[in-house]
Amino acid sequence: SHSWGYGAHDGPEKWAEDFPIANGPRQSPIDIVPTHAQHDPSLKLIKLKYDPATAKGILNNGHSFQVDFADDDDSSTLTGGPITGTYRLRQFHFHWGDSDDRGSEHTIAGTKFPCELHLVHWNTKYPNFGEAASKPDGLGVVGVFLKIGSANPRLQKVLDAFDDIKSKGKQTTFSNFDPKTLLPASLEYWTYDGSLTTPPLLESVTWIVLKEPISVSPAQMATFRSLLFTAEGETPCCMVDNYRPPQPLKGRKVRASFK
Ligand SMILES: Oc1ccc(S)c(O)c1
Ligand SMILES: [Zn+2]
Repeated sequence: SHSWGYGAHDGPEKWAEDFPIANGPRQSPIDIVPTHAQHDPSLKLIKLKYDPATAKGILNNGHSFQVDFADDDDSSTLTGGPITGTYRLRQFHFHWGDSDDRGSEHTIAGTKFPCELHLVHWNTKYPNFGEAASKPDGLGVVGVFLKIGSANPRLQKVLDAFDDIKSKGKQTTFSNFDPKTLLPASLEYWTYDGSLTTPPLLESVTWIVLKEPISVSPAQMATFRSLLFTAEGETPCCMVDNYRPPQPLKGRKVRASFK
C-alpha cells in the first residue's frame, strides 16, 4: 500500500518507486532565484476572497495538519494573478523543520525558512477537487514563507486547536476562521508551473509563492513540532521535517509579479 513519509526508508528519495512522476518535468518545490525570475507586467494582482464561515475542520493526516473548507460554492476563492477563471479554496496546510534552519519547501536563492504555508485551491472548470487535481491547470496553490520573529496571534488561533489532533487520523471542528489573516501585507509573488509536493506529486499546480514572509515565534514553531506523525497507541514520532527538498527546474521559467 502507498505508505510514504519523510523518513530514511519512506522519504522523498524513495517516492519515485511508487510515484514515478517524482522524476517528472514539472515537479515542486523549486529553488526560486530572484535574479533569474523575469518580471511579467501582464501578471495581474492575485485576489483572495475568503468567507470565514467556510472553515470546517482541522485534521492530522499523518504528513501534516490541514484546515478543510466547504467548497460547494464560490464563497472562498482565488482569482486573478497568473490564473484564469475561479479556483475554490479546499484546504490549507504547512510544512516545517525540526529546527529553525530548515522546513520550507521552496527556497529563495538557497535560503530555507523554518516553515511554509500552502493554501490549496481547485479550478471550478472541473467538477470537483479530485478531478481538478489530475489536470495541468487544475490547482492553484499560494505558498507563504514563515520566518522567525514575534509571535503571530492570527496563526495562534490555528495552533490552539492542536490539543485535539496530536496524532495521525485525529480531527476536530474548526470554524469561523479567515485564512486571509495569515497573509502578509504584500501580495507580490513569483509564479511557475509545478506539482503537489507530496505523493501523488500530481503535476497540476500553478504555484503562486509570496515574496513577503509572515512571522512565527520559536515557541510557536515548538507547537508545530509537538504534533505526531504516528497514530494513538503507536510509538510516538514527532511531526518534523515534513518537507520535500527543491527539485530540478528542467527548463521552466519563473515569473515575478514585481520589478
Ligand atoms: O492538495 C494538495 C496536497 C498537498 C500539497 S503540498 C499541495 O500543494 C496540494
Ligand atoms: Zn504542501
